[in-house]
Amino acid sequence: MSSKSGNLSINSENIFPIIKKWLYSDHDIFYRELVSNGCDAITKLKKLELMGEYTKPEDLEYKVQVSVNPDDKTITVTDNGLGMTADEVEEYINQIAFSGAQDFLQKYKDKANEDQIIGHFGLGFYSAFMVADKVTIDTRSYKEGSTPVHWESEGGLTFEMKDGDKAEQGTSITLYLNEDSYEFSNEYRAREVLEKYCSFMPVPIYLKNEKAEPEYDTIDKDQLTDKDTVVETVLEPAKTEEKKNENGEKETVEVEPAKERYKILRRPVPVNDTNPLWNKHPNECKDDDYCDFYRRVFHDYKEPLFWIHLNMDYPFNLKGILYFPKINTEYDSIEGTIKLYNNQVFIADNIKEVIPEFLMLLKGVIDCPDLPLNVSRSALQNDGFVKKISDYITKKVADKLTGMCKTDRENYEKYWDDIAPFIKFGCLKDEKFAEKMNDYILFKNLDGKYLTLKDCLEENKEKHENKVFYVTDEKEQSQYINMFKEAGLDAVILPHSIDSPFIGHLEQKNEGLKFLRIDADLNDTFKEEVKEDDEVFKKNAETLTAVFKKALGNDKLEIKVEKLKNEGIASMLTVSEESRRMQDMMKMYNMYGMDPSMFGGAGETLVLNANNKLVQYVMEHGDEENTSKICEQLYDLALLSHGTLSPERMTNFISRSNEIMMMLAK
Ligand SMILES: Nc1ncnc2c1ncn2[C@@H]1O[C@H](COP(=O)(O)OP(=O)(O)OP(=O)(O)O)[C@@H](O)[C@H]1O
Repeated sequence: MSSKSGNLSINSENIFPIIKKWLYSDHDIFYRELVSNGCDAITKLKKLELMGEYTKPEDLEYKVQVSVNPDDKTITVTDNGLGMTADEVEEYINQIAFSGAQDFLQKYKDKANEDQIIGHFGLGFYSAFMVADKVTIDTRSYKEGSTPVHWESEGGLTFEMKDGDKAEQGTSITLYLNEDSYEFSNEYRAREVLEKYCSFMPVPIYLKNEKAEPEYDTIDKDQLTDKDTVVETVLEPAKTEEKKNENGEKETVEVEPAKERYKILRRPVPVNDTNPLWNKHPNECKDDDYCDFYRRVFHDYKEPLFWIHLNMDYPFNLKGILYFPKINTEYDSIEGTIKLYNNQVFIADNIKEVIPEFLMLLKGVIDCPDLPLNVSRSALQNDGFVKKISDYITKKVADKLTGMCKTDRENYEKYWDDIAPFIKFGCLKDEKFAEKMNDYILFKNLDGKYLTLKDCLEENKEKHENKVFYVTDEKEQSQYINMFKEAGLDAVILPHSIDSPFIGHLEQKNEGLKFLRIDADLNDTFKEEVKEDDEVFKKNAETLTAVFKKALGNDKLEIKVEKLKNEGIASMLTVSEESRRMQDMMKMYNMYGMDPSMFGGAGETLVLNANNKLVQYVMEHGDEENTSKICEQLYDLALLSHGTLSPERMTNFISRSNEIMMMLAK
């Protein structure tokens, strides 16, 4: 071939600056594009081999070799795949490349600001120009008698092409990095990027630093293989020891014979695992394999709780492993990662088109070779097919959970506290998931027993129909819990911040159902009945209320006088469920600063027990000097057993308590 030069594309001048800008955050993606092109070239050649159109030389081992040269600032990616003829370079590199890029631009031109989408794209071979000023291709087709081709381009706008001198089949692409991108010729940076994108590509990938001092290992003779490069034969003399013989004389005995060992160049180790666990059949995988894989991919030292191995090939191809991670309940937020692959090539983490949002709380890998990708392997077409994939994954997760609840209830209960936030979030986000999970949501009661909503309602039907009492903080609400237990009432424990929107969701879906926090109201079970026409009680209640309001200097405080069966209780606080939920919501949306009274007051009610001796004392001695102290003390105690005292109240409470003790001491 006579040498040839030309323009790559008439429009390329407009395109390049945009591509460069768009891909700014993901410059490292060129590694993925070049290495996966190499893997593709090998995969294609393997197919030709299977079809009998190519015979592989016996000693040829398919591989992609990445070599970095930190001195020259170059990177070379070499594969021994099918290579290209001059015509193919013309067709695939000179012409096609930019028509694809134009489609891409056309489709996404209005979304230039959506880094989210853009960050996920690669642009095939041309992504090399994001980091390199000059790029050369040396390629030789597998076809017999083909002439090698040398191609080069400065800046990606024009090219030159001529006969090359590549001796072996395959393609070698060399990048002469631009000043801003020298980091990519650093061995450690290169390894990091390769591990990110290429960890599971289907062909062995090796990384070599051209400038690194060679490293050696010394091995025994029987470990030597044809592939090893021996640099030295080491003769190790026999090992001897001095021992006493039967006659008690010292004797030198040989314990290990002399042997020949070999100093060899350290064997290269691929950076990737060509047969990742998700590709294997679940029957072939042991628990340890799943845990090892989890640790390696997610660097999480905690063992996952359990996992789901997805494996289907109809109506589309999808494989993957989803792990339910152990959640550290000290922290409210749960962050997962779902890594998406296309034929073992890493696309990106957490692509929301394919992975339902709530599943991103899990950790896992999904490989879907059928993903409709355009332009580059990572541009997803958001069509019905992608939605189907997403629905399928959701269904599989629900099937696994419901199946486990039915057949392995013991473990399901064991994991429940950890997986509950995830499931509840899923129910809030996905109607279908919520429907499937409906009968498999568990509620832990005061005895630590796990009940379904149906069981809960059935169990408490007689005492409080269609009402479920719940505890959000077992410590803060312990007084109420004790009262409930004494009265033979039950409540469920809902400690997570997701529980608040979740019970709202349940109430919406189940007409008449009401969730009440354990301190929201005093159930009739705790009270003695007060007759409608009990004028004495009414009068006393009015007096008490007036005395307390005066003593506390708070006219707005809601006070309720009840006859509680438990005479020991003097005062308590109840908080209206509605106002509290409103306040919780305000907190959640970070609307602190706002005045809660906008939403109908704090909803707190001080409950006084008319059956309690101290309360009766206050009623009878409203005018006495110490009565207001008792009122303050009773109010603070009610607040305390509810878990809340402002710093100012706390200071007063302590000094008042001391005063009271002084009185006792006198
Ligand atoms: N290492 C290679 N060996 C053989 N052919 C190659 C190699 N690299 C690129 N090609 C050819 O050039 C074409 C264009 O490559 P490019 O990376 O730009 O796009 P692609 O691989 O088709 O798509 P994408 O990488 O965006 O998914 C490839 O389809 C392939 O035919």
